[in-house]
Amino acid sequence: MRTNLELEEARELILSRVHRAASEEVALTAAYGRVLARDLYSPLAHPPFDRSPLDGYAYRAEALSAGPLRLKVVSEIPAGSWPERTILAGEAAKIFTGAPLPPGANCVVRMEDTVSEGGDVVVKRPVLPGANVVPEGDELKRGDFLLGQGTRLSPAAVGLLAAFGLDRVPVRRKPRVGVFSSGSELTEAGEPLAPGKIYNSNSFTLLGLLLAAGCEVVQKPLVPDRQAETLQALRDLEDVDMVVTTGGASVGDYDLLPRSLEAYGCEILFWKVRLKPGTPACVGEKDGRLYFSLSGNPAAALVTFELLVRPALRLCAGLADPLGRKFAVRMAGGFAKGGRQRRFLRAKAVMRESTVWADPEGAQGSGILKSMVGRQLLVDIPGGHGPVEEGEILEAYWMGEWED
Ligand SMILES: Nc1nc2c(c(=O)[nH]1)N[C@H]1C(S)=C(S)[C@@H](COP(=O)(O)OP(=O)(O)OC[C@H]3O[C@@H](n4cnc5c(N)ncnc54)[C@H](O)[C@@H]3O)O[C@H]1N2
Ligand code: MOO
Repeated sequence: MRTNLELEEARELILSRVHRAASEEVALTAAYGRVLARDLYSPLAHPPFDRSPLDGYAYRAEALSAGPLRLKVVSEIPAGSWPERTILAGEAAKIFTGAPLPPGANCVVRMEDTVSEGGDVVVKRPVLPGANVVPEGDELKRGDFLLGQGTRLSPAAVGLLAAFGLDRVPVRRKPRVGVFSSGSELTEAGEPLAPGKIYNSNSFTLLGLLLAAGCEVVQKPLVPDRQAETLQALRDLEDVDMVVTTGGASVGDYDLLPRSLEAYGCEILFWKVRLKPGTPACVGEKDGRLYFSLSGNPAAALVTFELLVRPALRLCAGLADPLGRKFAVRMAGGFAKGGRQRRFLRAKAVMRESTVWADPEGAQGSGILKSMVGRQLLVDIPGGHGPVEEGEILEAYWMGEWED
């Protein structure tokens, strides 16, 4: 079994085994946050006709006229109507924002620069030919590239698809992820706490992370530290793309996940990664499904979710770019315990002096969840780095989903 991998090696192995979710068609209203499954091209020109961006008068300008112009108003064109009447020299159409330009007209003067006099309009400040006309296809011509596969559909992207008349969209199926927490010490919130027990938090953290990442989650009840129940929980999760568990990942007699995954028939891709917190993470594969056994320590589970599980989810979801964004940060505080092991410090992103500062305030123990709350960064401290000084520049990952 491969063990003690570098994070980058571990990720490469994981990503080489991920299957992209199949595609399906959904209605636009169900498309928010979903990932496009294929490239889309514009089925029409937008706008579909030359239109006025102003309320005013459309007329035919030959060249810029020096003084005021008197024109005869021969028609009125509200938005949504279709003008048939050609505008000849010396004529104008009263036109409204969003309305099609009438044939013959080549410019629009805004209402404020005109005076209406009986059936005429006096244009106080004449405009050049072409002024205030949004040409047909100004945004996109028919057949132009609209959006690429792998795009997460933001509200603006869904609006764009609607603007092109697309009412159904090809998207990837949401990754379906099975989750359970393992540990005989665990009790669910709301139940009385017996001696030696603690409340389960990991299932809730994971559920939130997975939902926010656009997954469908199949949550199983707590599993005690017994192999029979662990195997049963794995068998109950065969209709998913991936399984994420926490607890029982380490070397103790009651740490049953790696050996249960093996007994279940998984190929173990690796066990243990050279990072802290979350060293004992184990990843297996069976029948195209990936199994992530993460440490039970709440902060360790969250950190390894970000570093190992999220890239796999992103690839499965069909996103163009699975790996996290790493960038330079300046440390707003020090960290005394720089050790032999590579470590990820959770830190708060603070914008100061046009720079992202990373504030690692709060205890960094792998069992401490409080210092993950309101934190956006995982600062990468290389193995053997020694104590981190305030003001030092290091690299960090942004936690959570990101879109370019
Ligand atoms: N002899 C060694 N002991 C340990 C090693 C080692 O290398 N040699 N590694 C340590 C490291 S590092 C970690 S991390 C932990 C990971 O252990 P497990 O993945 O087996 O996790 P558990 O022992 O099940 O739990 C650890 C800790 O977290 C609490 N926990 C578990 N599940 C939950 C949950 N769902 N919600 C809240 N808290 C949870 C659990 O009660 C433990 O306190 O192993 C070290 N040991
Ligand atoms: O790898 Mo563990 O999460 O540090 O204690």
